[in-house]
Amino acid sequence: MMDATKYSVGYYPPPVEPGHVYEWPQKDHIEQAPAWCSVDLRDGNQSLIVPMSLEEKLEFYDMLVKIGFKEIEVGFPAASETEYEFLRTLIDGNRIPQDVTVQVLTQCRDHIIRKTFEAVKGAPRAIIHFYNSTSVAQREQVFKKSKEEIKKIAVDGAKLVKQLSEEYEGNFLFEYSPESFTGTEPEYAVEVCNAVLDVMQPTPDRPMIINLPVTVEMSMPHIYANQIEWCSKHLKYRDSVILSTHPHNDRGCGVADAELAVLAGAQRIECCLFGNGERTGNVDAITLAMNMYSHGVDPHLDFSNMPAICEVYERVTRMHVYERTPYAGALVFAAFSGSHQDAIAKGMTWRKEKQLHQWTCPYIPIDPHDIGRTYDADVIRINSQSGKGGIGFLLQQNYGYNPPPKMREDLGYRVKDVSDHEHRELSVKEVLGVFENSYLNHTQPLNVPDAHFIQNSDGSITANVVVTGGGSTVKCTATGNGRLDAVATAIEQQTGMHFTLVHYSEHALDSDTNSRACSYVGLKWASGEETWGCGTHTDIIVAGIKALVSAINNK
Ligand SMILES: CC(=O)SCCNC(=O)CCNC(=O)[C@H](O)C(C)(C)COP(=O)(O)OP(=O)(O)OC[C@H]1O[C@@H](n2cnc3c(N)ncnc32)[C@H](O)[C@@H]1OP(=O)(O)O
Ligand SMILES: CC(C)C(=O)C(=O)O
Ligand SMILES: [Mg+2]
Repeated sequence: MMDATKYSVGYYPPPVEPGHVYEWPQKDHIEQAPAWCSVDLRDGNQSLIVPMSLEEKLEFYDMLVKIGFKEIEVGFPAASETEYEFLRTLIDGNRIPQDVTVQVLTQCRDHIIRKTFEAVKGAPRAIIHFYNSTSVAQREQVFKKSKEEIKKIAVDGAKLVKQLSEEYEGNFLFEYSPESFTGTEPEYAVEVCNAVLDVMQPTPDRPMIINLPVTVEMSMPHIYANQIEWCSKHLKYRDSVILSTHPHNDRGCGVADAELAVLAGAQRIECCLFGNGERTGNVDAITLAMNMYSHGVDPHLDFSNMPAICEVYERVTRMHVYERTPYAGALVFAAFSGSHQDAIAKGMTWRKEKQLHQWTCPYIPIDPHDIGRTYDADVIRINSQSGKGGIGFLLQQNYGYNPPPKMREDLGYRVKDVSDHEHRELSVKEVLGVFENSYLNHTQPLNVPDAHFIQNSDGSITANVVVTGGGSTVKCTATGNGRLDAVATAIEQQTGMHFTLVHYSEHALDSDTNSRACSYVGLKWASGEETWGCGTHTDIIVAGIKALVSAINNK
């Protein structure tokens, strides 16, 4: 049974005077990319049902380097043999590029710190990331220690890290996290961080990272932003501190936490691809980077081949990229619904006609091509919710057919009908099939296999046509004010049918010199019914006759 009285707001707002005005809400967007640190191989890995093998971690690592991460937390070397070996493979195998710094995580415990230095020795550059929990809950329930005693864990850890960094060979940088920061009083978190900073003595040339993690998301994002701004202003050595954020996603606001934290002074984000990570995950690197990108800010991370990134991620982590994951999910650019498809199709056409550089297409926040997705497979998808706009767009984009609006409507209903009855999505090829079966070059039951024309002195045209149907072939003649009109009249006279030609249009179908003409004919019958036909042929007159015959055969 749910019982809300079990819960209360469990976060700690900064100790500000009543009426205090925070600065970050004045900013409305992120102006430049932060420093990114991938924690996929550590936080992401520690949360998997089966952690990655050494080979899988190597493949993932190579992908992170390719994407452009310059800082990568590669593991918790004291955790397991695989973690340790992975780090040694990177270092001994010279797999750390010049511009990439690997990061390792350790608790503030003597033997774990020592094991970490063993694992990382000889690294061209490595960030030693040490942490201990500072939250009220952990102080009381896990460590059963006072504030002073908890601070001492951090300070002792910092002293050992500093000492070993001088003893071991390697180029070491440092990061400290007051873990469970969001459950910690901000003034106490700052007190502990400042005590660590006093030990590490960072300088502007050799700054230290202070990471204020959303270990568990406990508040709305603006509260976290307030905490970040307040801490940023109260940390010592501020010009020698890189302020980092590490949001988890318990309340589903990890992205908002990170974005608002950057507005509030965070300079670095620890994140995972596809929001993998402990429990509901770490903040999603892809959403953050692509959100900036969609505002015109270069994130300095390259997601131009998203399908390949999804493939590697799913294979090595055994996780699944949810279809609605922002930017990366299989369905995030898909429009099934008619009015969306119509607007997208019109937006695409607008963009093409006006040769726009700026992306303004309705419903689609970024150009899918930018991240390796295609319009055909990813954007307009056909089912029973679709409409003429999208269906017509697909037909035109893929096969060059540009039927008139009323014929598109007719086609739209035919396509929806198939999808509705079969309860499934239709492929573009199947849409073409419906179009062809419905309208194209129908020669049954009636056909006009031959036609010759004479231009009369009054401008009218006389057609001598051969009409087949019902097992007979007859020759007949009629005059009209154009070729098609003359053929239509001949057919009417021969068959006794009565219709009015309400639409005729044509366009070239192929772009080469052997281009075929494509004609569309709409007929209105005495009953009020309208039928449509399409004809294609290298001869435009023949194409028109085929369209007319098809429209008649559709009665
Ligand atoms: C929020 C985060 O993601 S933090 C990162 C968490 N990641 C991981 O834990 C993955 C890797 N961890 C491991 O493989 C193991 O936990 C190890 C190897 C680090 C440690 O293993 P063990 O010592 O066998 O067990 P365990 O983790 O349960 O140790 C708990 C002890 O560490 C203490 N401890 C936990 N974190 C810290 C810390 N940051 N600093 C100091 N002590 C700590 C606990 O208070 C507890 O102390 P106790 O033995 O006096 O009760
Ligand atoms: C180790 C720390 C930074 C962590 O993963 C967290 O607090 O979530
Ligand atoms: Mg974490």
